[in-house]
Amino acid sequence: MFRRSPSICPFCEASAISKALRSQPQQCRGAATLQKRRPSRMTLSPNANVAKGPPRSTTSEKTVRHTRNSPFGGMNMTEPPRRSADPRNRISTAEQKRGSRFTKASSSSSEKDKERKDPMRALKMQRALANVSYEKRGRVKQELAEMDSFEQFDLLPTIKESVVSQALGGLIDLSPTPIQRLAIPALLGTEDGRRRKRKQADVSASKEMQQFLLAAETGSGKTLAYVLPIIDAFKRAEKAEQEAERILAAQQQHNDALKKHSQMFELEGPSKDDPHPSTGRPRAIILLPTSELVSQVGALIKNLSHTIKFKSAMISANYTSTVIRNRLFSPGGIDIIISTPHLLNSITTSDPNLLSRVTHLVIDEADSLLDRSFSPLTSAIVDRATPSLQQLILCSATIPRSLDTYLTKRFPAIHRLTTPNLHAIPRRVQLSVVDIDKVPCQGNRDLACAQTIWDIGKENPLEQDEDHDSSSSSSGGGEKKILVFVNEREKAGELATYLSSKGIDATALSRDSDERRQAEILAAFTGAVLPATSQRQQQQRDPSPQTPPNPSPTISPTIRRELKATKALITTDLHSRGIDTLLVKHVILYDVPHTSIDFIHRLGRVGRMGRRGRGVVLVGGKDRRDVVAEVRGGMFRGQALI
Ligand SMILES: Nc1ncnc2c1ncn2[C@@H]1O[C@H](COP(=O)(O)OP(=O)(O)OP(=O)(O)O)[C@@H](O)[C@H]1O
Repeated sequence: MFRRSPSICPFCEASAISKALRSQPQQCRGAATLQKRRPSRMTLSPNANVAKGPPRSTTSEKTVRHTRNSPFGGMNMTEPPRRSADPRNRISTAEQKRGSRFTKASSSSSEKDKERKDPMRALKMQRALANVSYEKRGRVKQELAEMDSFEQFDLLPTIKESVVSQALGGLIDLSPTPIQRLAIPALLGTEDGRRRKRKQADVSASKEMQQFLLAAETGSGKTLAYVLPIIDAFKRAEKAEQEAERILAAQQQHNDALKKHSQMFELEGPSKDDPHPSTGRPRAIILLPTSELVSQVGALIKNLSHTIKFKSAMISANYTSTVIRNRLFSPGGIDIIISTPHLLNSITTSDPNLLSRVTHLVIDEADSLLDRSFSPLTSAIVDRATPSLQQLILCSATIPRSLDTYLTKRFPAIHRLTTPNLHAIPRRVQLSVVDIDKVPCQGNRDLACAQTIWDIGKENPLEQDEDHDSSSSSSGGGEKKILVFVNEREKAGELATYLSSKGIDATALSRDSDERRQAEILAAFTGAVLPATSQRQQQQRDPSPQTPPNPSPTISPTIRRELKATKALITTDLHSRGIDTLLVKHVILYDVPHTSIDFIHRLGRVGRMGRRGRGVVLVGGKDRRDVVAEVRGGMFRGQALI
């Protein structure tokens, strides 16, 4: 139903979700506007590639550039600065924010020309993302082409075997993803995947902390890209330590034999009952912003630990303080801790010794964990761990300009590993637009959302599974899973109630939701298998698991029909990051996201690891249609957003 057809314009196509909207194609104002604006397909914008340098200009234009004294001086001065130099086009900041100017169709032909030349004109006004030049992207692409097997990496044999059996559920024909090809050799310190550039001992000896930023598109396997080299590093370190201990023990035994009769009072060596030296002193720490992500990454690492043999512990607000203490100070020792910054910061404030042996620290979802709200906590942990730290690894699907600036100041030597498709939403994800102002919704966004969910739910399952994606249909029990993103968390519960009144199985998930239930609700959308123990704990804590987490939606007595085999989860930006929603094929953007960063993360919940996905954005009179059109255009061209 969403498939693009040459005879249907993108707006009509989107409106096809609603039969009523589809019946009035002649009224499609969006289509008319888009037709005027849309650049010729399959051509990359010359302006997007700053590596090519500024376009050739006339003498007068040059004069404007050289004399211009603005914050944009010397930057990518293409259309926006020139346009603002024209008094007729000058707009106030307030106007820019309101976007009123951009909701109107362009009037002059020169404006149309500019739009044609610059398909990301509206997004340029926001400029949320850091620029990665197309020259660099091209260079990285060439470098990665030759690496197509995990065998090529200088990982321990047991780790390579565990990738298939433990991490990727026995997938066949496995090949590393671009970020894995890029990051694994870099973190291992190998040149070409075979030869170790520096011997492990040299790396341990050098006190200088290495810093890396791993940035790659959503759902591209960033977690394994950092997890495998870290495990490799501490397994090698462990082996070296064991060897040193063995030599020491042999010496001790020899000395003991010599002194046996001469010394009556000698200090005893370590007893078998002494705790393991790594008790409460892990080698690696992984920080994630939410408990759900702690569970997700913790489950992957736990799987790997069964065959590679190491100790991991996930700690988050989901666990009681006794459980957390037992995990951290287990007499058997601990190698990796997976935690949220809040919890780890509070523990290490009272017990800084916990970080005394950490050699690897990962800040996953770095754009969140280094933003204003998280940064003080995250930075405090980095500072405390720095004395022993060998590698600091930051990981993110987006590099916002704020993060870019922060890294330049705080970690100027950071090694940036960015993939060729960073900031691009995969072309296998289709984005449709529903105009909520049209009949029958007439401005009622809730109704448009309900209508869209009904249309998806009623869609032919064969058509939906046209990409033969077995994981999404089989493991999901044939049920369609839809994620709905709202901008305000208060709206999540309200919308869930409304959708339930329309016969839709809808649940709201936000910061206000009961923490203990979140993992269970999300598991239905990720396909994650919850550990048996936590289910038991759950039942002990909550004797009535059937009780919904949110105030029960009031089901209207007028319901006549219910949408079968379809589940909707209403959430905010909180769950747009990192959650591996493999069972989800549809994302509805109830509100137009504030920035291109939000577009990337929210739409990134579908189309993961080569799968197809569909997004539907609800657009009303006050929304930035131009931004939506530009995001769609960028997706169509496979171009990075800005
Ligand atoms: N080489 C691979 N081949 C096939 N599947 C893989 C490979 N590496 C990872 N995966 C799978 O891809 C999915 C997404 O991986 P992951 O969650 O690490 O993505 P991500 O890049 O961190 O995404 P996000 O930016 O949304 O956090 C997971 O289900 C993982 O098992």
